[in-house]
Amino acid sequence: MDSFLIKGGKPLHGEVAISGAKNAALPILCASLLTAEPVQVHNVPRLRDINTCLRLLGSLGVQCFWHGENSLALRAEEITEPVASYDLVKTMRASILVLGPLLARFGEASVSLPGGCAIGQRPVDQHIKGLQAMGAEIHIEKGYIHAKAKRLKGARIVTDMVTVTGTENLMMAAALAEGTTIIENAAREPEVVDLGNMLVKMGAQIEGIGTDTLTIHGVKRLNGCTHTVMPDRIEAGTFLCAVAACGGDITLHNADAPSMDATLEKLRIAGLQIDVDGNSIRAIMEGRPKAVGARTAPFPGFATDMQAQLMAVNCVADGTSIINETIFENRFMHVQELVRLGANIEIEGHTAVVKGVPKLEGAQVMATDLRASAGLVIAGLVAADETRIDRIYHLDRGYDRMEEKLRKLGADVKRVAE
Ligand SMILES: CC(=O)N[C@H]1[C@@H](OP(=O)(O)OP(=O)(O)OC[C@H]2O[C@@H](n3ccc(=O)[nH]c3=O)[C@H](O)[C@@H]2O)O[C@H](CO)[C@@H](O)[C@@H]1O
Ligand SMILES: C=C(OP(=O)(O)O)C(=O)O
Repeated sequence: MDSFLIKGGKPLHGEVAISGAKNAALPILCASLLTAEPVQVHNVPRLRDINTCLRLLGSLGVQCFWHGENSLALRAEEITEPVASYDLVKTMRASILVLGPLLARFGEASVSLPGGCAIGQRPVDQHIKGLQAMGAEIHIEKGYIHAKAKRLKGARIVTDMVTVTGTENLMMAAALAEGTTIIENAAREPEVVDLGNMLVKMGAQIEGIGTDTLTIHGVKRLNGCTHTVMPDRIEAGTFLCAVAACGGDITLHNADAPSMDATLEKLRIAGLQIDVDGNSIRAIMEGRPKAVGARTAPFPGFATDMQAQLMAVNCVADGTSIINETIFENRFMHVQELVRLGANIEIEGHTAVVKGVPKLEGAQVMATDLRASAGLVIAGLVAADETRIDRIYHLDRGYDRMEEKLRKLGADVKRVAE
């Protein structure tokens, strides 16, 4: 298991390129199961979850080849067995995204039930409810979801809450169903839009992409396509939080500012000067950030995946902020670790009250989940001396060579074996 050693206290200067979005790439790779024709995907980030997804697709019989650094050729001409095993699902919850496509194209699927994880219980009842409404017979046995349907049928589905992968699974299933499916209360996240756009290239008939009502007229078969994954708005937001906390002047290339409005607005309030020029974002920070509160919400609200990073900025801000986590019941695991670095944070239920302190001090801390790790990296970059972050494998799940990119910005970050 690797750790990061960070010698903090330095402003950040320089330029980095943002990678493709993990949370767009994962459903997009799973969508290759919907067609027997070749699918080309560009701007795929190199990270652990993508490798897990390729292992999963490979285990189903999908041919997957890298060509060049960030492009993948996929072909699901036939599959061996429509089973997503516990071993793969337990390391990546997004494995549930094969359920809809497998069922829609091959008429059956068995997917290990994703358990909870560090941030919450994360049930998948809405995925199941939607597929049942489309006529699937589903039973759960020995920890697996077993689903069968000769051909799924269009249905009207209203999800109980906004669910990102739930919407994606149902949208993919509905693309090959017989008749029209209406998904109400659909997620509007940019990654859902990216998947929707790819499905349309494959011949799917989808109306309302980017709204909370998706109308999908099912077709008999889908074709192959070429698609470029959108830039990662969470990775870009993480670098912006880092410069807001440490000070400096950085430029992000290949970024997608329109998908980042909520984050940009918060960071502007914190005092970050942000200039957007096409796909580039320049961010300049002078002096200490100002405290800025946030309440997480589905898109276009402030993303739960940015909460830990914004909290790290608030730890060293001038003033007190209130951060409210409304999406996941246990997404404050980073708080105890930030406190070890000298932060002043109190939690009451789903609310954290962060009293900014002028400086943090390096210490040994432990990463508990993906974005918690990113929050700790930001805190480590600000802290006066050395911070050691253990269990950095959480970070590797969703950040493409983060330490290399930070070093390009002048940070002193080393990866060491634990
Ligand atoms: C791979 C991927 O894209 N992951 C993202 C996705 O996760 P994911 O798709 O798993 O998150 P959801 O949007 O489904 O979860 C939202 C809320 O709904 C609940 N829920 C969801 C489905 C369900 O069937 N039943 C249920 O109760 C969840 O427990 C959670 O409280 O969206 C989250 C919320 O933006 C992000 O933090 C994750 O980074
Ligand atoms: C929580 C996240 O991912 P996942 O849904 O894959 O756990 C995330 O990307 O922050």
